[in-house]
Amino acid sequence: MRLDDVAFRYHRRGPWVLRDVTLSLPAGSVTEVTGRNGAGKSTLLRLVAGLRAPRRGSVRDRPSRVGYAPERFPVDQPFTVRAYLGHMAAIRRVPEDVIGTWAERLGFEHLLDVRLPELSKGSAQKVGLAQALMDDPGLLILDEPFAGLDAATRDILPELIAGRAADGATVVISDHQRCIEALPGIDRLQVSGGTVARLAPGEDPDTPRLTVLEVVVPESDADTAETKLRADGYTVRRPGP
Ligand SMILES: Nc1ncnc2c1ncn2[C@@H]1O[C@H](COP(=O)(O)OP(=O)(O)OP(=O)(O)O)[C@@H](O)[C@H]1O
Repeated sequence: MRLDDVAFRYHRRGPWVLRDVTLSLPAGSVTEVTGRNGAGKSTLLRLVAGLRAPRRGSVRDRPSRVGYAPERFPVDQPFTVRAYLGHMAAIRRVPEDVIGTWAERLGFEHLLDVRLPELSKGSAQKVGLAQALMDDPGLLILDEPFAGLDAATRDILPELIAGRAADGATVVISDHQRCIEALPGIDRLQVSGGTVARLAPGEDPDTPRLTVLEVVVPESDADTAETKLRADGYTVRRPGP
């Protein structure tokens, strides 16, 4: 799927959250979205999922089956886990036995008859993941899926994600905790200053890129200038005689 020149703001006169976003998200790829708090990661994921429409630009070729797990699973619904997932399975026309399969895989079988508002944060997160994954979506979007998960589930999630991509799905994930960074072949995007940039493999968004600047000073000031620059944390190389 593609985003072309997408711009978005929540309110007509509000600040632009994202601008000039042009991206391709190929089938079979896993894309990690990074960026500081409030940068616009969740907003980008909502646009990709189709939960928000761009104010400008276009989103094309979105797969028809979309699985989306929000950052915070909305637990304020008066259903048991079984009833909620049963409802989601019916909407998506998948057999009800997928509920048991996912409950077992994600380790929440013992919670199927618990009401959603009574779930812990991590267990609610698992239910959110189960509903996103249950019909093998062609587009899987997970917003901070690792937050609050126990170690056992954290360990199997990268495998599940890689499995969806291997089946040809497009997978987009925001992941503060950098749990999927190690997946081979992952694409990485950084949201910053309202725009989205692709990160080179191995590039650390928290480490600024370096450049070389030549500074010309009178020879008699060279030692003072070097001392000042070093004191400011810059690396100084003096040419040989
Ligand atoms: N429903 C909303 N209505 C108005 N503004 C919103 C709404 N949701 C988010 N915003 C604003 O949009 C900007 C981007 O928020 P967003 O949640 O996309 O960031 P984020 O990168 O996912 O942050 P975090 O890492 O904290 O989850 C922020 O300034 C936020 O206040």
